[in-house]
Amino acid sequence: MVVSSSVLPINPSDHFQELNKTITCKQIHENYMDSSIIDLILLSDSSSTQHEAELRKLQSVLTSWSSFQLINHGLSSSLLNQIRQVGKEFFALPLEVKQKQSSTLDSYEGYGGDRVKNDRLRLKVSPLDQRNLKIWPESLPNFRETLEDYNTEISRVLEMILNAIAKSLNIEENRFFKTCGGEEGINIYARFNYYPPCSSSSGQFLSLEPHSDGTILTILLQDKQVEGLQVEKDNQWFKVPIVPDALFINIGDQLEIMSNGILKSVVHKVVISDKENERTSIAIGCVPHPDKEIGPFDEFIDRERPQLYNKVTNYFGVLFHNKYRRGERGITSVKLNLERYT
Ligand SMILES: O=C(O)CCC(=O)C(=O)O
Ligand SMILES: [Fe+2]
Repeated sequence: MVVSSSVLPINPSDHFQELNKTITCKQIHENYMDSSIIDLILLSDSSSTQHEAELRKLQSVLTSWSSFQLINHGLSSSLLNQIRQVGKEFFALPLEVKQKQSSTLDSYEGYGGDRVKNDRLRLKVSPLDQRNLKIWPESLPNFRETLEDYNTEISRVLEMILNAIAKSLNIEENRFFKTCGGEEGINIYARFNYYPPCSSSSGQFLSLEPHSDGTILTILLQDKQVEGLQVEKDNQWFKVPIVPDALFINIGDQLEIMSNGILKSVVHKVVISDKENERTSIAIGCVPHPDKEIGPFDEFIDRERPQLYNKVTNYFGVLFHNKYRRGERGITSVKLNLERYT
């Protein structure tokens, strides 16, 4: 079923017409990315004999792909199915009901779509007292409870992953988590995505333009059946396979900044070729508290590797979105001009 949608506050064709000025990828590559499966139990259990090896694997996968498939994360299949289900139920609502959740130009939250390419609903889920419950769909009985449960589980996973990444980079375990505001301070946004089946005669449709996320990292639950996500590596595109019940984790711009470029945010896009089935996904964007200053950690700066990024505050709310609206990458405005290192 194809769902009609509201008018996007920003014209999508303007939105991305300059995109290729900053995001270029020379070759279409139909290969899948390597199996980069990371096991959260092994990562977090330091008494396991495989713990060190899993940390090394994490480091290597992050260096090559800036993203990975997380298994053994502790979220039950039934919770994953429920969150997918409430997302699908939302997009199936009549347009005028969805529009009650409409996003406005001055707000990142709400419902928006561009009729042809994709629909999305963005909601701030954490901190709890900043939920804008007025725009949480109220006609769907399980929506709120399911998103709350999902958020609780995702927050747990977020802390564990950030700690494991810190450990894999040989810095204090809770360094990223604490710097970004910790449990009370880190902001969590849910973005429900809907992609209609491909109606293009070319057999493929670019449904979400290439971008990197302005987050620390993003935790994505892919559709169970319909693939479409692709990541860029070495100027080529690679398809992201569907790994049942895995969460796909990708590095966002703010981890690139904090790691002084040792980690890189990944450019990704969605290409739909399925002509019959819609695709949905749920992306959880994890963002530092807007008052926290984010900059390259001292641990990653030395004579060989000088500071490569400016310090920023509220990067997600201001710099990233100003650039994103114009189809450009926010990270370019934070990079210091030291070309040979970046
Ligand atoms: O739908 C997907 O697979 C990717 C979504 C995405 O990149 C995003 O919401 O930022
Ligand atoms: Fe994204």
